Amino acid sequence: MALLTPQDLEGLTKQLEYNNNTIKKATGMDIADICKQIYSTTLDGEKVGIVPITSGNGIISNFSSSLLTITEYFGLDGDITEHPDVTGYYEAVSSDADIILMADDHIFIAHNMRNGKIATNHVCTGVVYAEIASRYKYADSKDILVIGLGRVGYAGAQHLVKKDFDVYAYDPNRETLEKARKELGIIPYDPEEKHKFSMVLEATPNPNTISEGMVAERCLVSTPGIPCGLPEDIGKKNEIDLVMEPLMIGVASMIYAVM
Ligand SMILES: NC(=O)C1=CN([C@@H]2O[C@H](COP(=O)(O)OP(=O)(O)OC[C@H]3O[C@@H](n4cnc5c(N)ncnc54)[C@H](O)[C@@H]3O)[C@@H](O)[C@H]2O)C=CC1
Ligand SMILES: NCCC[C@@H](N)C(=O)NCCCC[C@H](N)C(=O)O
Repeated sequence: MALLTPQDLEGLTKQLEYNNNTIKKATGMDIADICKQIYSTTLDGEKVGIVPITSGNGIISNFSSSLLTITEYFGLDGDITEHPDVTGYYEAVSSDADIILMADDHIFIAHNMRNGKIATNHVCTGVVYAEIASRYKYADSKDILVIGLGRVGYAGAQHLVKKDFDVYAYDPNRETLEKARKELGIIPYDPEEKHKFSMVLEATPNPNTISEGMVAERCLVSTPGIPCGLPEDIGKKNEIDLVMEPLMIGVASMIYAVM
């Protein structure tokens, strides 16, 4: 799995503000409203313990501080533990954290110590970016395209199927595509088709995954994928609203998911 780099996390608050404005313009709602709608939950200044984890590739220098920025942006009482790993977890629980945030190289979780709920970043990211795409005010139909059916894209496609959208999906991994067709009932999309979409969810670790034949004149591209899958020239040529940032929207979704 592709890991975040410190460079990905630079200027996070600016990225969040910019994306929140785009989301408000494109859907009429902000990130907090969208998360409340998805999970029917609200926040109330909860205490969040952020535990750095040294396993695998180890600590990403600005990952925990980025999580702190996010918790504060949503009015929560965030705190990074002095120690990492088990000692840090013990510290967070002993200081009465309501929610614990911690990530190794494979799974990033939010765990609510009060109600026992637990959520993963990849599922919550897929769900929230899918929800954003699905609320596009200028959508021309209920057709929506999902590019990439991995851990994030599969969760997003599943959420869209549950919301009764006509979910088309593409993934070069034939097995992955067939599994999603069988389990979710998605419609396999052929990139050679001339079927243009006004709502696109892109969740791949590759650039230039979105081609001109996929996007309608006016389109919302909602993509957690790093790097961005939308080529610059297509973004300029069409009237495309682009929602893309490396961490914050997914973390907001995790927190609302465990309330
Ligand atoms: N912005 C955020 O908050 C978050 C971003 N991510 C990023 O989202 C991306 C996806 O993450 P995962 O689902 O965990 O990865 P994954 O590796 O589980 O899935 C990626 C999928 O994309 C497919 N793919 C690759 N090239 C493609 C193409 N050209 N067209 C269509 N499908 C293609 C692969 O076959 C694979 O099934 C990664 O870049 C990851 O870093 C992940 C979590 C949160
Ligand atoms: N957008 C969220 C996606 C996260 C995931 N692609 C990742 O980089 N995970 C590694 C996080 C490692 C954190 C590290 N253990 C620390 O605690 O600093």
